[in-house]
Amino acid sequence: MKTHISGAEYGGAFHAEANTQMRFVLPGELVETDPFTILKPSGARVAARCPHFGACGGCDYQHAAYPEQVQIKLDILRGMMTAAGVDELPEISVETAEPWEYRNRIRLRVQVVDGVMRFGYNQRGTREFLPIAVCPIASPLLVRAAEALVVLESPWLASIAEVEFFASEDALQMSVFTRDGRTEGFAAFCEALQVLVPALTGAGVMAASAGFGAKERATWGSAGLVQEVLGRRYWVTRGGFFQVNRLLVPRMVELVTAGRSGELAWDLYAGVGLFSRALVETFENVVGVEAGEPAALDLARKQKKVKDIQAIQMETVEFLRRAVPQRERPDLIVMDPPRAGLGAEVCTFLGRIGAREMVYVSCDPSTLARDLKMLVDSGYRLEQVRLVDMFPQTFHLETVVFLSK
Ligand SMILES: C[S@@+](CC[C@H](N)C(=O)[O-])C[C@H]1O[C@@H](n2cnc3c(N)ncnc32)[C@H](O)[C@@H]1O
Repeated sequence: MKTHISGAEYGGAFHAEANTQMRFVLPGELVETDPFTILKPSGARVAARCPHFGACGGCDYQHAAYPEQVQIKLDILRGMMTAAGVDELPEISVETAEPWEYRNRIRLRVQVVDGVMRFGYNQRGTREFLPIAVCPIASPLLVRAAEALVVLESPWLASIAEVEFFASEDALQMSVFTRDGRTEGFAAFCEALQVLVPALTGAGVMAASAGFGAKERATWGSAGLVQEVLGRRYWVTRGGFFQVNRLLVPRMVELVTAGRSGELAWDLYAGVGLFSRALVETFENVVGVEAGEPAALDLARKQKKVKDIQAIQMETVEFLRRAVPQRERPDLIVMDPPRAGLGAEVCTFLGRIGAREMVYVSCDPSTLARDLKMLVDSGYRLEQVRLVDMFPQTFHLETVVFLSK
């Protein structure tokens, strides 16, 4: 059957005729579905850089030239905002950087294939193991570390189910998830890897079955590393959150904080204080609210020396429930929630607070659109919307929205 491709939707799929969806096609293309053949390719179609593209669950858009990827995301974002009833949408501007080698963190599976130890990801849409040789969206140090790991002659390799590497420009941290909870000999294993990858400064081990945020069973070296952004040094614990696109973080900090000043700023969902640390240079007082460990501890520990940042470990909704009756009214509220977004309760509190300016950093356009509808209905104006392409080659979409009241 022949079908025309008309547009894209959030999640990596594209609209074909008869209400069907297809992957790895592009708007404007004519496609034969069985067997899959592109009859009329889009002018934006390119050869994928990665040999694993398609089979690997990671990337969605390598078959599109980079400007087309950005256009696809713009159309998706605009469509989702309109569908959620967000009216008077300003023009959406775009921030991009080099679209390859940008990730500072990768999590890999480790498995024996045909008698050889390999690292890899999940195959697209399954839990099947896909051995990989390259990952062109990852910082080269991360791939070098994985290559070094699988050639180590160590009984440890048989224990490892997954490994996560997290890098700064010159340091590397490793989290190992084992099949059997093994801990003995971990230090010797890390030292052997450090010989091959001198950037390795610390590592921890936990059982693969342990849930998110589980305590490490053994550790080696330092517990985290320093990420430097615009001359500011942030301490980030191995498992702690840090923005994943190393090439766009400085621009993101500038966008959110530059040119803003006043008496009081709140940085909700503050993480390690990426924005708080910049805001404290131009605001009299800054409150950073962060629920999770270890990010909250990193924020508190490192901010102690910085005047006027008040680090609070609490859920945002709890913080607002206490702040609203006290009639606190910050000049600026920055909020950068996880994918779940703000939710109705937080939006209601923000409506009552009526901050002069708000900056909403979002990694999920569906929850963003839902929240913006509520914020606009409570009297905030949309001043600017920016697509900051933190996740090139994938469908993931980061947006920064500026609001005022
Ligand atoms: C997307 S990250 C942003 C962190 C920081 N703004 C940055 O750019 O590095 C979201 C942060 O919100 C924290 N978090 C998740 N749910 C929260 C909640 N209900 N209240 C406060 N913080 C929360 C997470 O631990 C994480 O550090």
